Amino acid sequence: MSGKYTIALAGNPNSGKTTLFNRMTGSNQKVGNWPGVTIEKKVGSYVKTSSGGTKETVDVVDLPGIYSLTPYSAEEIIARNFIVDEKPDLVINIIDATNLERGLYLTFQLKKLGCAAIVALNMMDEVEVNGTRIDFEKMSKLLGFPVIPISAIEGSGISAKVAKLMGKHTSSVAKDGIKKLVEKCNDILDHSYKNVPGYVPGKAGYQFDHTKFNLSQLKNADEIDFDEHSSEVYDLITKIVADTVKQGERQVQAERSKKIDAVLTNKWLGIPIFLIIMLVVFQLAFGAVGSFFSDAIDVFLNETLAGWVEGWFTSAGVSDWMLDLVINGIIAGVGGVLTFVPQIVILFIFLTLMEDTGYMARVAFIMDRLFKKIGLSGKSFIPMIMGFGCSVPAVMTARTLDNEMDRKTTIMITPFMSCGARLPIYGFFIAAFFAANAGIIMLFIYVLGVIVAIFSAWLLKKTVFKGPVSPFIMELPPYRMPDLYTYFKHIWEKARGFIIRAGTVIFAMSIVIWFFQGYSFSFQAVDDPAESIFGVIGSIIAPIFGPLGFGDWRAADALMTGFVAKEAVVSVLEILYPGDSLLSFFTPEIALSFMVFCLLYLPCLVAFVTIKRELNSWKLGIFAAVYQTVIAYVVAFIVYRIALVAWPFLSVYFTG
Ligand SMILES: Nc1nc2c(ncn2[C@@H]2O[C@H](COP(=O)(O)OP(=O)(O)OP(=O)(O)O)[C@@H](O)[C@H]2O)c(=O)[nH]1
Ligand SMILES: [Mg+2]
Repeated sequence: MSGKYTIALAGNPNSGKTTLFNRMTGSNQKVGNWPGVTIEKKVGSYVKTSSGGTKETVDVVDLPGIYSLTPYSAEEIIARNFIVDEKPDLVINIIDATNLERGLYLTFQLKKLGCAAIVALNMMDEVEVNGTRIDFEKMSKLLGFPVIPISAIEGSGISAKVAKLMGKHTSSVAKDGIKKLVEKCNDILDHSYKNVPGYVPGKAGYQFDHTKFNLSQLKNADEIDFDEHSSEVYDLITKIVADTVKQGERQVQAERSKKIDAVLTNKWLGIPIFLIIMLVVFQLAFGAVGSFFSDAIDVFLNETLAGWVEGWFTSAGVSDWMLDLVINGIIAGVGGVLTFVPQIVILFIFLTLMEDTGYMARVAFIMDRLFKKIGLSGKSFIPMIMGFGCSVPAVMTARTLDNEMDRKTTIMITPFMSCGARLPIYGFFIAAFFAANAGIIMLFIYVLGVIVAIFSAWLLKKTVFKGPVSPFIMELPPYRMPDLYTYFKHIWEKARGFIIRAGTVIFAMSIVIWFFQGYSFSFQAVDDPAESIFGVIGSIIAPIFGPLGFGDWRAADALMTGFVAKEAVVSVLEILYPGDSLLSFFTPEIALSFMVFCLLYLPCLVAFVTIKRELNSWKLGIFAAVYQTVIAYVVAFIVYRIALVAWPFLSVYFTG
């Protein structure tokens, strides 16, 4: 951190810290409507003009959510240590104003610690809709901290405008909340905390002047021991809330959420509804809509661009091998991946929506019933769902699980969830074999991943990671309108990341692949690709995959390169099976078997390194990779054998 001052954001999980952080610093950190989204501290900054007129940088640190300074899980320790050890100049204590009682506990601990803090009462838009009134002045006096009402979500132009269009009440008190909050921060930083009651800057860090602790009006605060007699603190909190809050007649969000949940989390309907939603999403992404855009990109790259390059190279007299490299290596390899940007975008439009509205938290809740039976908590489902995006952050999210055995099990099974990089592989085969039934095939692949994950969890909890079942304590947030600004930015970032990878990693790999399939070990150009470097290596490995149907050297090479990056599988397939030659080797049955193997086999290099790091053991990391590959082999074998028998009957319904 390089700024002159440091402000830390501290508060309960799901209270809106990251939303405020993004707003204050213009960052784009992940926001989601469930507790435990942020698992690492993130630093951003803004520039303030000091009272003397000079510009100074203020670092803002977003922290994982905590309920108290007595942390349990790894990510809570990060937050606690930052506040206690790094001693930020100022803490913004964010409280979900619809849930004051719970939030204020941490405020008291910050008080006890002697932090300079501002209390930001967030979600004021929801409070106002309920008709609840809060006396901020009085609360500020009682707490001895400035109290500022905000609505982190309404700060941005787009969200506020759309909310208005939809007839949503725009919070009046919260309108300039963030502006006021930042002004207050700057003010306190400028005046060395003098106007924070109760705070005295001391030589050894924070000191707390109890004489200025206004709560002494209610109770002698010195005597409160926060950890051992927390019930006393709760008594105080109850008093403060009773003194300053006039509850509205209705709990609008809570009532609405309850109505929606009666259907969506229904014991019998919950899982079928989730499956239908996913089927519709997959059909949109991989069916007509997605392929319309994919085809357009494909035509542009492989016809327009390739034609243009060819014309240009020929007239410029560029050598044949160069032309071959650019068209059959780079454009084929990178283009093969880029073609699937529309699928990625469509999938994330929906997945992110489900996360932001609070539906994903419900899915975890529904899954809990099932998970409990196998000895795992529904909380494990959150990392698993994140695995649909990328295994790397998903595996890290397992840190939110307090139970060590649950955490390890979750890390092991999360890679079975189909990540975005594997998506082009399915898209590739669906376009070739299952175009008319894209949705159902994709649902099959994704659900198979979940089933294998659940089966593995059961197996691992019974054998390697034995341990007690920990109760599911994640509370369900109310359904919320997503913050549109971060929502679209998030989807854009996903697409951008995918495109950048295609332009860097996959670009480089396409050149290597092109070389490996066109040249021999003695670096001589070969006419028959089977004699190339790839041909020789692939032929040695290929027989292993014979029982799965794809004992071809090209498929074997594709799988090997997939260890570096999953997207590369498609690049290899595009380069090694030019034109329609795919059809001379693959059949729908083999395609299915190959897709299943790709779904389950060892994750990419970065994911492997992350798994090893999070498990903190080479032995377990390698065990994970071997386990995943063995499972992939067995399941692909079973699927292939069943497909061989069933396909003649099924193909009547599945015509590509
Ligand atoms: N209605 C409303 N929703 C908000 C407001 N601020 C944040 N949210 C929503 O609350 C949810 C949680 O926001 P986050 O910023 O991820 O919360 P967090 O405190 O960072 O959560 P963790 O990282 O899990 O500790 C998201 O769905 C936000 O869109 C607000 O002022 N009003
Ligand atoms: Mg957060």
